[in-house]
Amino acid sequence: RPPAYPPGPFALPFVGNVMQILWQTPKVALTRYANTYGGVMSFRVFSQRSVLISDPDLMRTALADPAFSGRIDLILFRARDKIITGQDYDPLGILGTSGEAWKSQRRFTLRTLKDLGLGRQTLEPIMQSELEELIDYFRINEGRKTDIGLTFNRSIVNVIWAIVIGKRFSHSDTRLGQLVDKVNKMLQSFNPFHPALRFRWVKKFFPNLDIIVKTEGYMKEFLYFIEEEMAVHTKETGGGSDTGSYIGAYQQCMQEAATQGKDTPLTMSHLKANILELFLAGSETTSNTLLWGIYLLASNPDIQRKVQEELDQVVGREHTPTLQHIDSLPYTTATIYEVQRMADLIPFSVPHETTENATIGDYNIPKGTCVMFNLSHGLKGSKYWQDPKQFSPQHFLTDDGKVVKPDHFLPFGYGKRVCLGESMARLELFLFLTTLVHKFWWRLSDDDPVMWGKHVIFNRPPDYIVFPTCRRE
Ligand code: HEM
Repeated sequence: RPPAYPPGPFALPFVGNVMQILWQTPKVALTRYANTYGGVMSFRVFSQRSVLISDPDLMRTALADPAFSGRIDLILFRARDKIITGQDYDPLGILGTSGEAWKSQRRFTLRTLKDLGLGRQTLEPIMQSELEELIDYFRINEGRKTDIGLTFNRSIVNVIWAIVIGKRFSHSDTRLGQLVDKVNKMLQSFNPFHPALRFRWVKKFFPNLDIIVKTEGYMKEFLYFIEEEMAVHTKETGGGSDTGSYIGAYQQCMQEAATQGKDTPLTMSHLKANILELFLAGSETTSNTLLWGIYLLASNPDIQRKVQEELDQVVGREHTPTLQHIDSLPYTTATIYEVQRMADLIPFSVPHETTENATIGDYNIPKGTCVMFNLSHGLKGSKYWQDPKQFSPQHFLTDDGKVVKPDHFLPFGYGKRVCLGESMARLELFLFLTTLVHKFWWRLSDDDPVMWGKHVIFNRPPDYIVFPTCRRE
């Protein structure tokens, strides 16, 4: 142990604490570690030093510190990069890179999403088109048992597609179904705690391991899909670059740099990796939060009714919610925050790595340590909420009905690597949830059991069946 290193359990030679973590599931094991060893503790995954930060103040301090902004080497991303470039080590994209490569792709993507108007004006009509199809679908299913498992994925994947390539698929287009299926399968098989997706030597010794073959297979299929669609896009735009899409803006900057003979960090390989990551990071997260939202509101009819009353009063029964209403609906806003708190979607965020020797509180954290952030602790800890297990929008309301967002509520992370799609996701959650609750009454089926599954990185909602009923104007 290095001096002033955080406390932690005894680690076995070679494997470290990995058996405990995989045996109990990462969520159970890490929650137990945090409860036993406190706000900053350490453990080992094989030979890799790992630290878990649970104290929300220390979490914010570390997340704001550039020394904590690296990413651990995720084998899955390296496999993808090799498929794209044919090279063994050339890290691509945003989610799995550190240092300059990460900074340049993140900066470009953030700026472009902003320039494309993904504040509000451009995103709103894209979302409204998706909502029209969704509303038609639920109207057709009015009063019937409906499994909405992958319904939201289609809309959310389509929103990302519209931003990336500047057009949308109709919900009946089989290519949209294929895209949803590929993103879904890829994420289902992704487990950053599994040694096969963490350490290169596992693949060397066991190249045919099911998890490796499946994950890489899904990754390949998804990349081919992106390449094919990019080729169609280039043909349709005549090889020139349109500025109405992420691909267009990226290619335009590449062309400008080439014309001016300037070096640029923007390359076709990074572009492909970035697109894949926008889907990977942006679709299941938002779709699953919507699924949680409908589940929690259908399970809590009093809260659903209160949201509808506020919407009827502010928006009017004959109108549809728009992003203009976002600041005038405190109860609804508090309900959406509460959905995110209860969902606790990515309990331990995405693992970081220290890029230099660092300190947190009284502890030293050496360079190259994997650092995990216990977002779940701030969302569910009994120290921070009156009744953490209870779904209650009051958690985010003052006595006089104003919205409050406590510092320990960090569903999107915080600081240098805070979720790149946070503002987009917030607008999506607002518009989709308000419109769906304004237009329909949601009731859980009494005859079909709610089925909870076991999940590794995402806290998915249970499988459930609902009855949507139209609310007449
Ligand atoms: C409810 C929806 C969402 C939640 C809860 C969520 C949450 C998160 C979290 C916790 C992280 C990790 C932060 C860290 O490493 O410290 C993250 C990263 C990221 N998210 Fe999101 N996210 C959501 C939606 C989106 C959307 C819509 C997009 C884009 C289309 C997106 C793109 C990304 C990217 C690219 C990263 C990696 C950032 C980096 O490594 O610098 N996310 N997100």
